[in-house]
Amino acid sequence: MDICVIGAGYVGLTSAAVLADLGHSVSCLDTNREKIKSLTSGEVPIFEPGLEELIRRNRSRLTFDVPTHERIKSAPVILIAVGTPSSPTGQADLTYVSSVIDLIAESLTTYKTIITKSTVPPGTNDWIHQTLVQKGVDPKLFTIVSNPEFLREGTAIKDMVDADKIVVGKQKDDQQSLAIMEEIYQKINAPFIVTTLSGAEMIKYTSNAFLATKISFINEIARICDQYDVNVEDVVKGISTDPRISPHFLNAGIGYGGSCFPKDVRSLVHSSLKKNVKPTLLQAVQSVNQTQVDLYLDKLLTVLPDLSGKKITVLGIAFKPNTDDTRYSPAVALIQKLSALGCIVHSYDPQAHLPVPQKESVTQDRTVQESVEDADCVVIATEWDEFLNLNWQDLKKWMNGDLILDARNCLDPTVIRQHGLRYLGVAKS
Ligand SMILES: NC(=O)c1ccc[n+]([C@@H]2O[C@H](COP(=O)([O-])OP(=O)(O)OC[C@H]3O[C@@H](n4cnc5c(N)ncnc54)[C@H](O)[C@@H]3O)[C@@H](O)[C@H]2O)c1
Ligand SMILES: O=c1ccn([C@@H]2O[C@H](COP(=O)(O)OP(=O)(O)O[C@H]3O[C@H](CO)[C@@H](O)[C@H](O)[C@H]3O)[C@@H](O)[C@H]2O)c(=O)[nH]1
Repeated sequence: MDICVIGAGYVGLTSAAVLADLGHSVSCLDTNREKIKSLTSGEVPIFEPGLEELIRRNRSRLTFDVPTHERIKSAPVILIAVGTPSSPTGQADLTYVSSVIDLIAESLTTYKTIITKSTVPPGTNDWIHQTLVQKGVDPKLFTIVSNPEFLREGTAIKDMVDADKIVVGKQKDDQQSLAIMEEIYQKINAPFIVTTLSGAEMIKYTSNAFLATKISFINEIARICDQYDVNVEDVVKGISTDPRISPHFLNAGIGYGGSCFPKDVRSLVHSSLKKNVKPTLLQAVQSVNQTQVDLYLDKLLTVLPDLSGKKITVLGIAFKPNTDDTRYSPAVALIQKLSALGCIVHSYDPQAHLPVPQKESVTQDRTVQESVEDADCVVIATEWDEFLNLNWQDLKKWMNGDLILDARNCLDPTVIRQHGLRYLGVAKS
């Protein structure tokens, strides 16, 4: 099948590569000319494990281009995967989706299945339908399908190929698109969850909101555990044998970040308020998460009360391991706060780059050794394997001080102490 994927970001590029690998002929379009240039020359502009190889392997079925009417016209299936960032009010900014719809409206001459993979608020796909009709497009020429994506950065390909479900939201009178969706995903062994357009939109937001709730829940429990000298990991171990709870997404730490949870919870809160439903729980989830970085800073201040002039090394810049994405990264927020407190901040990440303008007090180094040299404290802000497997003996030698702040609850305090270092964590000692 010929598929046109619009947007070559984490989702668009992964979708394009996976769909090509499933045997489809895919053109992947992006307005970012630099991105298209590097993709055309064989380079992958983001770090996502396995993606470069998957694209290389399927190069004969993949083309990259800027959006054009011709490209849209030539594919019977259009898959929208552009960004839907947060606007200042928390509402999802649909500017990019809107400009794609404008382009599609100008290019619709033969029947198209228009699939929205971008995460959009409830009602958006109905709005897309109405917009196309208002722009004079014959409703017989297209069908809108909502097909939200559930991949995680760092494991994007596996998540898409081994999906636990394929959510398909369709219009009531739509008799055609389910068969098309089944053909697209024929080789993926996952159950189809078929619902309405808004039903699919809500499934996506509910999934992210629930996972974010689990994280804020355990982070709040960790705050209580910390006061009673209880190890939160023991608590998680104790509750997670119950299959109703499960052990997943209960890692306490510096909080959730990334391009999805913060913006999608905000957007759901906005959608809720718009309909006069008070999102009490979702607001609490946000409130816990927004104060996690300060919680760890306060913890640090209990041991180093005067941070001014201290060299603090933050290991990890990305919002989680195995990605170069720094959007809403708690590590970046921590770096900014430490810098504002007058610390000399050094940081290192195996893939990510500091998005903040390099101030004199913030340096990104090229190796762990360079970064921790003479540090008074080392903070683990992203649990990359490289940091879990550090040689603590060497680290102790390189540092000036002896303090390790485990902001991801990912280290073994006994091992840290065995090497003559001090371990600091929340609900872990
Ligand atoms: N990143 C994830 O893990 C993830 C997972 C599931 C769903 N989502 C959702 O998928 C969508 C895309 O997310 P992402 O992380 O891939 O975003 P991204 O920012 O990495 O990529 C978006 C791409 O769209 C391009 N673009 C913008 N306007 C365009 C236009 N008019 N025509 C063509 N290209 C255009 C941008 O240049 C950019 O390359 C969002 O709605 C997001 O919420 C993301
Ligand atoms: O127990 C946990 C699990 C995660 N996190 C943090 O939560 C954030 C998000 O992590 P993760 O969900 O692994 O990454 P994403 O790539 O943002 O994926 C989420 O967001 C995507 C975009 O919508 C969805 O498709 C995925 O299903 C959903 O997991 C990161 O900062 C993690 O460090 C924790 O603090 N504790």
